[in-house]
Amino acid sequence: MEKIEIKYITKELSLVKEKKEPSSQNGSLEKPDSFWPLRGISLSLIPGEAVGLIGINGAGKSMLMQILAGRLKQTTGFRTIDGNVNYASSCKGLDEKATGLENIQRLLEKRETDEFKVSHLVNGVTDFCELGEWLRRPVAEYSSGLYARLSLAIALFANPQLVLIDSVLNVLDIPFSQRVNRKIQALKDSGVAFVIADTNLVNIERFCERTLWLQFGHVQALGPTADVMLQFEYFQDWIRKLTLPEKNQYLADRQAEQLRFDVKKVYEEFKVEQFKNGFTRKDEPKMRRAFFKDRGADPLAVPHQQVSKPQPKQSAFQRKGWLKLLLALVCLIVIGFGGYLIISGESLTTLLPSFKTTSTTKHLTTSTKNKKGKNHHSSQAKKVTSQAKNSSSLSSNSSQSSSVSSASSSSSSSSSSASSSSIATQTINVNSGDTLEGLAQKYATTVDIIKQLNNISSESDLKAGSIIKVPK
Ligand SMILES: Nc1ncnc2c1ncn2[C@@H]1O[C@H](COP(=O)(O)OP(=O)(O)OP(=O)(O)O)[C@@H](O)[C@H]1O
Repeated sequence: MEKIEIKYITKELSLVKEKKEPSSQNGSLEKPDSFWPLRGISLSLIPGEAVGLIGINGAGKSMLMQILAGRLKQTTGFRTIDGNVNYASSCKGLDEKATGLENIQRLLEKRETDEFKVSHLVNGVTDFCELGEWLRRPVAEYSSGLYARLSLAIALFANPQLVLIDSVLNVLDIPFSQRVNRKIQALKDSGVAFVIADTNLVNIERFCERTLWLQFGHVQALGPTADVMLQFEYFQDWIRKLTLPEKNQYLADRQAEQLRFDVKKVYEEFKVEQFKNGFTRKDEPKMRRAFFKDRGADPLAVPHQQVSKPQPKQSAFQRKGWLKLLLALVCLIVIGFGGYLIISGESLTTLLPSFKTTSTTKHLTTSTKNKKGKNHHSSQAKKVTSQAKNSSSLSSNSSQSSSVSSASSSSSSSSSSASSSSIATQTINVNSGDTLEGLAQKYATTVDIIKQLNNISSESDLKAGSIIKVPK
């Protein structure tokens, strides 16, 4: 969607110096040498919308229109309008030395490059304005009504995106007004936007969805036309009832405000908006230049200048958070698994079938030596840890040894006995109620080793009163 927007518009004008102006040397206050007919105007329109511009004489309507048209440069602020802006007035904008027809041709050639389309538009304008032979006369000879007809006809036909109608409608005769009204409505329906300034409020009420009431160069009200009109009528009633001295005092006070206006206030508003959109103090020289010097398109309205809002810095914890979480998870699994083995008293040898006998037997011997006076559970836990540590080196000795656990399940009996025969043993009496599991725990060994040492295959072979071998 094409943009139609002005923001923070001000205009400063130099005052003509009076001849007998009191100097600051004789004690009187120095007078400002400029005044501000416009003081911070912002307005945006959507396609097909019409906005009315109202205000008492000298409020700044015409000046604002000329800034919108790009005919006058604002002192501060931005004008962002992407398409054609056509300006219609009853006294400005046409070349007065040229004829009506020459004005039509020149202005349409600026808008359209195709010759055929230009001649088509020229015919449209000449038919619409019905100026007859006046079209061959210099515009300088036109009445304000004839001037308004020509200016308005060109503005409505020259491919506009925005049409500015500056106090034109109130000077037209009724038959021409009716044709103009129909044309304006048709253009609005096709998406053309309008700003209409007029002293006849009926003309504004007819077309404008919103109205801006300009009062001594600032926005007194901007909103739905009916609401703003009501406020404006109250004001007009109020001022009509003032006595002449009261009225003069009121006008003098308002004009004094225009003389002593501080443009920095408008700049501060602009800065607040910039900061809200991610600019920082570092950008201030750029902001100042855009606002006071360049005065082109609003920096925030230009898509490629969209400001990337500063991202909050990620802390080192946030950056490495996922890694820490993963490590914590791995630790928890290891601890939990170890804990489970300790509690269940299960040997890692049953879980790691590739453990080799040589290393395991060495370990078992050491364990057995240390078993006296020690808690069996802690002994088992040490075994598990130690076996886990040795698991990788154990696997490399596979040619010389076989796994204790696999010996019980898959290896030949000769290799099993060879393994178990290398364990230092002692003999014990089996008591009533003894189980393989219980004996394995008591002598810090495994059920499988006891089975191998005694050549038994199940619990039922363990008879009370019999003598069996267990590791020392
Ligand atoms: N060329 C100029 N030099 C000095 N002051 C100017 C000039 N043009 C306009 N002004 C002043 O700027 C202010 C705004 O004028 P502007 O013509 O925009 O008012 P307006 O609202 O269109 O008034 P009106 O309804 O009488 O046409 C007025 O105070 C006017 O005196």
